[in-house]
Amino acid sequence: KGLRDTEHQRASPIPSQFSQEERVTMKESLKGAIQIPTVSFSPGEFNTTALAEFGEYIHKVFPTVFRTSFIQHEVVGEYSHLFTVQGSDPSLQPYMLLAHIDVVPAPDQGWEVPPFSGLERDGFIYGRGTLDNKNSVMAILQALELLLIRNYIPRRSFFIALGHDEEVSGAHGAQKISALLQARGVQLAFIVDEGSFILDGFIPSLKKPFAMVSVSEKGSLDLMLEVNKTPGHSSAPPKETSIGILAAAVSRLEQTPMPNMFGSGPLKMTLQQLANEFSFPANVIFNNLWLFWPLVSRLMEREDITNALVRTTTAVTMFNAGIKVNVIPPVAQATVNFRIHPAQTVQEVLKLAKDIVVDDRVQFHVLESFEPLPVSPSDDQALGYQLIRQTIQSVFPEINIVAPGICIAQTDSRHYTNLTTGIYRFNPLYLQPQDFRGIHGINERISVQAYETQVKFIFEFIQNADTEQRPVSHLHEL
Ligand SMILES: CCCCCCCC/C=C\CCCCCCCC(=O)N[C@@H](Cc1ccc(O)cc1)C(=O)O
Ligand SMILES: [Zn+2]
Ligand SMILES: [Zn+2]
Repeated sequence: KGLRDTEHQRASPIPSQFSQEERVTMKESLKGAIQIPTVSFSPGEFNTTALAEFGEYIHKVFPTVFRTSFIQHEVVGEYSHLFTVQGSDPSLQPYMLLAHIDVVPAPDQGWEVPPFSGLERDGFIYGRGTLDNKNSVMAILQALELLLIRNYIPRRSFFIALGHDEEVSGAHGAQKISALLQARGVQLAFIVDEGSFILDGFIPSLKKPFAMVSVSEKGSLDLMLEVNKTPGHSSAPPKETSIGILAAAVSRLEQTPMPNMFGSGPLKMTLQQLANEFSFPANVIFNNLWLFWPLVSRLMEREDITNALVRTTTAVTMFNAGIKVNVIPPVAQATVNFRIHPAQTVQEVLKLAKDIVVDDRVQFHVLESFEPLPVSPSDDQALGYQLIRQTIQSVFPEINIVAPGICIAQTDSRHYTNLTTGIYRFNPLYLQPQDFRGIHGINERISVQAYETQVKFIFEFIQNADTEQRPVSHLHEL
């Protein structure tokens, strides 16, 4: 299994070893990036001063990237960045590395150190964006900078796209870059983006970490529910106000989970590959899902994260109503964020939601929707997947299992489906449940060692991608 070397393979890869001085520089560069508060607040509302400063910052810390003749740099949508790295062999189809510069807001409360301080404590760099996703922005450019310093010339062309509004949907960054590349007739062999990790401790009976490369991602439906009633004096209230009617409707939605879709989608592949990693009797159960699927599907529902893998989730995220204590509220509005399982569609979820609410006093307004993404190939012929696998095996030799999976959130990669069928979401970092809580939460942090390893991974990955795409098929192995 894996990638077959060819006679044209680079004779000796550049070793992924960095001097003490380089290691200090790379961590200081990440800290500097965290200190620039590139916050996205809402669609179209960003900290533009910080985004502009970030553009200048990457020029300063990665000078070789910007002065290399075979690298073209373009600013797209004012603050996003597109790098075109021209390889020496035009017969090899290019690929693309994605990351995003923007971060979600981070109020100071609850943080051990201020969220935009980039302070180092006990071997960890703290701050908003250390995992989502300035680590990737900086590690990609850092790995390229280090390769260029070592006189590396790629054979396979590649793009680096750094969006500036992923956290508010990517309309001004990723969507524009995608349209630009499409207009240029670019087709990509594959894309690598954020969205999954080496997962440690997410499945209770699985003791060893495993690498999950997400080959699909959930869709979404933002649905606003609205109830209108005639306002009046609160001293003679109607039996139900707009608030009461709406509260009952959203409560029904919360109390009636969408159907469990266990068995459809990439999760089955994930569990089948993990089956032998469980100890007895879980290994027997996971090796015989045809028999035990009702049990496994119920077990998956128990925890929030694994529940998100088996169904479309329902999150009531906003509720606005009422104008004064003694006024019957004229209007009540609630927004529900559904994350759609790959085996369902936006229309199906909308119908299910209406069937659950069954109250014609409640109006439904679709604010935004996105279908789940198609499943990218993860077979022996899938170049992107096999390159990720090969690089994991080299950089993390202790990891036995690399399995395809599903991303429960959404990523900028969803805007690039016109350019490739191979979209892989993987960050080469260990992630434990408590780290997951730091993403969009408090005390987001990355260890210095993990960041160095991420740079090493990308440093090796870029070189591995220079292979003349010859993933080994089963037939050849016979
Ligand atoms: C059997 C295996 C167990 C698997 C356990 C899975 C653990 C979860 C691991 C990783 C997930 C981390 C995902 C990080 C990427 C986050 C990306 C993100 O936050 N995207 C936003 C994008 C967005 C969407 C809609 C909007 O209106 C604005 C932004 C998101 O909210 O999805
Ligand atoms: Zn992100
Ligand atoms: Zn995020």
